[in-house]
Amino acid sequence: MASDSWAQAVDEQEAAAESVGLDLKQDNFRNNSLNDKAAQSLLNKLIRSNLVNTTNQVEVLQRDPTSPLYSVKSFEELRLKPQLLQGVYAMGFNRPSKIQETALPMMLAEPPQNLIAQSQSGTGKTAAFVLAMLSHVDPENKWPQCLCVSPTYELALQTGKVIEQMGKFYPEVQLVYAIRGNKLERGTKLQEQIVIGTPGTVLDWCQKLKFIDPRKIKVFVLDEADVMIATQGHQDQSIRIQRMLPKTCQMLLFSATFEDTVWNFAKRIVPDPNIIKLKREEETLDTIKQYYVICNSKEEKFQALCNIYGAITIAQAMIFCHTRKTAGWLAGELSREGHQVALLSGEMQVEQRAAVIERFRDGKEKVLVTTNVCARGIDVEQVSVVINFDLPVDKDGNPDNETYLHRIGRTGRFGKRGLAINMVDSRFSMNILNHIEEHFSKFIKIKQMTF
Ligand SMILES: Nc1ncnc2c1ncn2[C@@H]1O[C@H](COP(=O)(O)OP(=O)(O)OP(=O)(O)O)[C@@H](O)[C@H]1O
Repeated sequence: MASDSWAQAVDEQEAAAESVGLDLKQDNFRNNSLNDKAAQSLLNKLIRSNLVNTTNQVEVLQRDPTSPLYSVKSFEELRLKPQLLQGVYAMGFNRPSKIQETALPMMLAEPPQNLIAQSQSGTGKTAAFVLAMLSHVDPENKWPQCLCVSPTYELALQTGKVIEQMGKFYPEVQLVYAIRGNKLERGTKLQEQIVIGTPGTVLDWCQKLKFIDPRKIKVFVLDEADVMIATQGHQDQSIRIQRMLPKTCQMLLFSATFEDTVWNFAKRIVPDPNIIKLKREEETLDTIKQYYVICNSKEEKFQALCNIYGAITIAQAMIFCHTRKTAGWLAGELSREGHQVALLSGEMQVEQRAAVIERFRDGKEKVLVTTNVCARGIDVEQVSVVINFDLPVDKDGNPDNETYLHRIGRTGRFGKRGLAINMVDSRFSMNILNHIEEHFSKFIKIKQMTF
């Protein structure tokens, strides 16, 4: 793009932001409840503005040095195999993002180097480590060489799809899913070079069932690495897998968030790592606008949701609840009001969960009511609104800043604009919101309301 059209694109962008009227919007949210008509029309405008000028937005951000999508390099300069370059372009990627541009040379260096990398949600981490895995495979060798572990079934499936798409022009490289439900015959020796799965099944396949020879693994990826090492069960399994791998195996840890203690632990388990770390104030994306609304009860929150339902379904929305019970109740109530919503929570059968995500991805349902099971990694481009029906708290009731970031990161994918609405219904949730606000300092733009 010539520099004139550049400047024009920036201007257009600013004008679009202004036309949405952020200051005005904040006041509306502060002073009125969500059934206010002005708030609703504002929401409409914001959501519509999400859906236009996306290409411009990405191009602009990819040339702004302060943006996580910024890059000076092209994919050609990243020394990718021609088949992979073809795959990348077929997916419509024009330029790498900052994390892709920075991490790929480290991941592709010889001898292999370990990496712990943090980059904001939706900035292309998955594509980065998928390209690294595909690049390292020796297609002549018909055994697993790369192991990628994800915290949930849905995420493993989604990452697998990215591997399939990127490797479309590299058919010699095959992939297998180590997930619940994929039952292989005893004695199977896998021929696929890449294994993607959840930690329990991957561990079984390496240890008990011996479908994989872990000593032949060259690349080990932990996606959503912080949750993989912070959650007790996942941590045990991941570490047991890691112990079976050869010392020379490259370890790649990726996430949008790394709490300090987790970061220190990661550095202890990964020998001599390269590190890409964000400053706290860089963790949130400015493209996601965040608000809160005050309601007095669960029922009022529900009413508020009904009031904005028309607006949020212009594109797609994800609504997060703290428990499966609330998610079930909310989905039921919304359906009773005649709204078509999807429900996904942890107790559902994995196949059923996969089908729900698939329908949502295809736009068959516009609203997904869910729990933290969907907070991380799920990539549905059209999600322009995230609603925290309940604010995220950990098992002790403390603010869960990391989950907050992952939840709101389901919108604003790769340069798109997004909207996050937090529902506050008590002093307790107001406190949680304030803590989250403090934790990320400047990023939540609303002021505390008198309660
Ligand atoms: N270089 C690129 N150009 C254009 N689109 C891209 C590029 N890289 C990734 N994308 C797209 O951006 C979206 C987000 O990418 P991805 O899922 O890899 O992000 P992520 O950083 O792994 O997110 P999360 O933190 O939520 O796991 C995807 O739809 C992906 O196809």
